[in-house]
Amino acid sequence: MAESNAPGALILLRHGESVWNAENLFTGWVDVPLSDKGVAEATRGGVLLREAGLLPDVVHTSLLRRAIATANLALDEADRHWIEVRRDWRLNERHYGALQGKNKAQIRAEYGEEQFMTWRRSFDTPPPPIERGSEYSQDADPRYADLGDDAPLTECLADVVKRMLPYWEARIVPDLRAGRNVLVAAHGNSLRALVKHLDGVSDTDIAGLNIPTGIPLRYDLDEQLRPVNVGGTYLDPAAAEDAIKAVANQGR
Ligand SMILES: O=C(O)[C@@H](CO)OP(=O)(O)O
Repeated sequence: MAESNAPGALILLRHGESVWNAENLFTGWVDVPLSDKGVAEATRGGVLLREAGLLPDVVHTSLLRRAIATANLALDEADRHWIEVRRDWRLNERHYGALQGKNKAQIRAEYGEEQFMTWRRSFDTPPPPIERGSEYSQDADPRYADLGDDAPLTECLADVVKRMLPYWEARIVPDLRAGRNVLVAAHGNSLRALVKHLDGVSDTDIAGLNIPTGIPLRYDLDEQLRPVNVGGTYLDPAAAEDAIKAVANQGR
């Protein structure tokens, strides 16, 4: 652990491919498992951490099993399965409202490219809210029982930024300031929200930013917690480039 005032390294890790990523379904807060490919990606994420000598001291995850399993697999591979764990709904994927469980290609065919991309990537337009009690809603889920009015029925990225930042400030920043290397195992859109904050990406430009599954993204931060390496550094840049294109092209 660092002894100076320098913050620890921040490592962002989107979960490995889930079974619904593989089926091209909007997922959001639906708690689906990793696919076999996702398990392999998460394990490889751990190999990359180990090979880079980038060893987390603490891990923060969402409450969803695809992020939790990814963290466990990667940390086990890096021999860091024993580190402190913190979990919070504020790191969950964006709630995808009434689109949860729907096929991306079908939604694109039905509503057209513009509406599809507005729902997927605009900063401030949420999809229609999910109906309470419907198949893919979380309103009876005990892990969210204490959220009360904070429990979303849909979210746009602006909503995710708003609910994620208090957790960043209150829980993740103190770990970084203590000199710990922090692994955040989370989701495409909760990590996009964090990257937007870290890199100061505009509301418009964030639409073009996609995060690949299972490839650790390292940020080195200065004492004001501004990135020294703006945009971060993927531990496998060539694989990240291909995987980013695949995420951008989902639904086509
Ligand atoms: O379905 C979802 O929850 C997310 C992440 O898989 O999809 P998208 O990349 O379309 O925002």
